[in-house]
Amino acid sequence: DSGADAVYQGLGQKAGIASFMQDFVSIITTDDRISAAFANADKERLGFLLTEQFCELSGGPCKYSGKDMNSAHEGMNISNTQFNALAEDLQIAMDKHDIPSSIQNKLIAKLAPMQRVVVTK
Ligand code: HEM
Repeated sequence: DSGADAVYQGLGQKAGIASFMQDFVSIITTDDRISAAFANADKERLGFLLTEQFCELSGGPCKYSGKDMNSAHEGMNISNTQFNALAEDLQIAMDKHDIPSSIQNKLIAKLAPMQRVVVTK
């Protein structure tokens, strides 16, 4: 499938995304490299918003309702090292859900432009 929603389909549609996001949120909130940033985070809300965001980003029929990436992360002083740790955790969560690497790579490529917005340190 090379349609506009190929990545969305490869991620298992909204239910598949919601499922690996649950693991992703558990992983990032317990990863010593970045967990401190999430000490006061509302994990349920974060998982909900990430699901919407990734559904839309992957070509699915969703509309992200959260803050833009600049407002969501301003003042957090996020480094490239932290960004890369989070991206690695995302891959761990997707591996756990048997998402094919070709799909994972396409998703990661869609996130790449966010690095210069999220990283402010
Ligand atoms: C591609 C990379 C990233 C994406 C797509 C992303 C996405 C998001 C989204 C959708 C939200 C919710 C925004 C809202 O509240 O309306 C959020 C919040 C947040 N993000 Fe990120 N983020 C990324 C990188 C990072 C990194 C590297 C860190 C720190 C290590 C981080 C820390 C946080 C924190 C602490 C919150 C607030 C959570 C809360 O207060 O409940 N993010 N992010």
